Amino acid sequence: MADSAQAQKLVYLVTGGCGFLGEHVVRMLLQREPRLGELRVFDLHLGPWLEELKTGPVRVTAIQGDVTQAHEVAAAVAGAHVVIHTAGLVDVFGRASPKTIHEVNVQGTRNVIEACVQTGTRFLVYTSSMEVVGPNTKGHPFYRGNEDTPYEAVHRHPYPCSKALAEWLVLEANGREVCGGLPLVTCALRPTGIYGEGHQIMRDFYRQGLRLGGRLFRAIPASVEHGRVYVGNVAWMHVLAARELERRAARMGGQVYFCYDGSPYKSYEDFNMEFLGPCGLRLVGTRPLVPYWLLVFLAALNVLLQWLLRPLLLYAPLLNPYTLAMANTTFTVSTDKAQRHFGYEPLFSWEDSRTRTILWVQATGGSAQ
Ligand SMILES: NC(=O)c1ccc[n+]([C@@H]2O[C@H](COP(=O)([O-])OP(=O)(O)OC[C@H]3O[C@@H](n4cnc5c(N)ncnc54)[C@H](O)[C@@H]3O)[C@@H](O)[C@H]2O)c1
Ligand SMILES: CC(C)[C@@H](O)CC[C@@H](C)[C@H]1CC[C@H]2[C@@H]3[C@H](O)C=C4C[C@@H](O)CC[C@]4(C)[C@H]3CC[C@]12C
Repeated sequence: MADSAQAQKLVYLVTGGCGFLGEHVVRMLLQREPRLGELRVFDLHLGPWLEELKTGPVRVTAIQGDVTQAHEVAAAVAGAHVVIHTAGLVDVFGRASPKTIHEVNVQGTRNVIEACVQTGTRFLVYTSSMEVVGPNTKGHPFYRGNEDTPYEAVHRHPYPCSKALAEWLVLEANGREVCGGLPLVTCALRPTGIYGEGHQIMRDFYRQGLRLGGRLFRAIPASVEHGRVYVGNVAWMHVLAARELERRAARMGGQVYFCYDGSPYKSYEDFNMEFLGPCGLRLVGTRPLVPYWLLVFLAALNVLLQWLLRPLLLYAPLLNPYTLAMANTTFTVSTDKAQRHFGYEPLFSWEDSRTRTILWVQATGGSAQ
């Protein structure tokens, strides 16, 4: 990709390009990547909105495919200069089996890496997650930590285990020779809890509040801080990392970067109320209204019910032992590594991120969209 931006038009591939984050990455590339000649959007489920993108100057190629199928991935990667790999099964609610989570998140990532090596694609940005680090199974807080903060990353849940292994595979692949004899350059970005337009969990909380007469009931102490990051800034970090990966290969190759911006540190529930409050909801209680032991019991009961009902229907509530532990464990990051390594600065201020998210929640009105 060494030619000048004006001379060479590049081919980008975004896996998971129709997902919550993926769609923002796709749109951000079209808006802010001048070298883009073709944008390939690879996803198991293609969104109808892709059609509107095909009228612009950049060739947008929608590819319906499965990252667990190596041949489909290889066909999509062939000829691409850059791959942004966001596709993944984001499941902490027991909807998918551990096997399926592993197949998608780990084997799917292996397939992307091998496709890059076999077809000669040299630049790979992987969407990892904060959960590669924590919270760990011991509930140790991670308070304003960075990429170098010592922390005992111990996981049992299939999702964080899969993200940790996939990230390791990506970083381990850095420097491998690809077809054509040049080295593969990889990096991994670790978003904390992403919020913004298209965040389905936020929409679920909004709908839950509407069903409860405009109220949500505090279940988590306000003192438990959760790092959150706006989806537009996460998308921008992906675009910038992909752009700078060639020029700064020696520094960025094999590195991990937390995704961060100016979003405030708050409890998960209080942070959500930054958006749900202006949409008419009220968080009842300055302290948890339910004793923790009862939440633990209800979370365990949900696991039992999910298991009993599975032959009949998928029962996958928000509350389970893993989500309760996550919600109850402080995990916040404070870092500038992405700024130091490739000049990242958030594109959207907190105020702008908040306004955009509020407008989206209001527009969905709790609808299924
Ligand atoms: N949402 C968050 O808070 C968050 C935080 C940190 C990291 N992440 C990571 O960001 C990435 C995107 O997450 P998201 O929140 O946008 O989830 P999402 O479910 O909205 O998007 C994932 C996309 O991947 C696609 N996909 C799933 N399985 C596939 C397969 N087998 N083949 C091809 N495509 C497949 C889905 O169809 C979907 O469009 C994931 O890798 C996730 O681990 C998300
Ligand atoms: C029912 C209550 C206890 C309620 O407060 C539960 C909230 C719970 C659903 C969320 C609390 C923390 C969230 C996770 C966190 O934001 C980071 C994540 C990493 C990302 O890779 C995927 C999403 C998630 C696991 C996110 C999921 C929802 C929470 C567990």
